[in-house]
Amino acid sequence: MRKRIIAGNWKMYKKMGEAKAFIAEVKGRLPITAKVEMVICPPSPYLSELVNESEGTSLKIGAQTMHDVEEGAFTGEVSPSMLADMNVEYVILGHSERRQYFNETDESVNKKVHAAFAHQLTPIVCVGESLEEREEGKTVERVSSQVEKAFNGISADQAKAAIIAYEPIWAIGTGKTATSEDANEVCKEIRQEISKLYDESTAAAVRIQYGGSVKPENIAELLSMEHIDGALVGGASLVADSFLKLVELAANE
Ligand SMILES: O=C(CO)COP(=O)(O)O
Repeated sequence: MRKRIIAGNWKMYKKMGEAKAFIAEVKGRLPITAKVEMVICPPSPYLSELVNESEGTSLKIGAQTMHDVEEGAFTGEVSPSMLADMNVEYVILGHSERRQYFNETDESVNKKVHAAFAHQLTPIVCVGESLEEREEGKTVERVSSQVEKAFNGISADQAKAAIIAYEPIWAIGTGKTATSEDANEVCKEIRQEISKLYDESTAAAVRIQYGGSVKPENIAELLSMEHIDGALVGGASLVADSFLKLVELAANE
């Protein structure tokens, strides 16, 4: 049985006070369960503070992106060793917004996956097709190729510890969710790709999240699907009550 993982991607939202208030509000109300990992990925200026604020709770903190090298003249960037130094445990890599607005490519994502493992960070590797690709029937081809490139040179043991987030671009922030059957079908193809790249036991271990307009009203149905092990949540993770509802439902379903 794969452990579920609900991760909130706060994107570029909240001020420090609001971020701290969120942690204070969920602290003590998180379900006590070994069934679900709970992660919040705040904007990078709040990482260190939120790691401290959530200490002693089951809530883990992740970053939304990082550079792939230790240090250097890369103005504005955050390095993997800085994240590790702050006791950040997860990092989202290759989110479609990073690919679209910040020129991330399958190759740069691959370098970052290597860097994450080199610093004991758990990567949440995002893949997903555009509406155009879906309409042209290219979803599986696109997503499988993103997975293959992201995992290039990654060992089976590392792949087992990785998390893949399937986020169809057309479902992000639009209120349109893929049907749970469609989402499950693509997650199944992703698992098959991992099996092709590695073996069945690696494919059985890797955790796959669905992302795109996930909310308390649709999470149970998504999580009831065989190949969906959790969710990467944007908007609905910004409100403490709704994040709590999501993790409770994941713990109870
Ligand atoms: O991009 C997402 C999470 O990474 C999804 O965002 P929404 O849940 O707001 O659609």
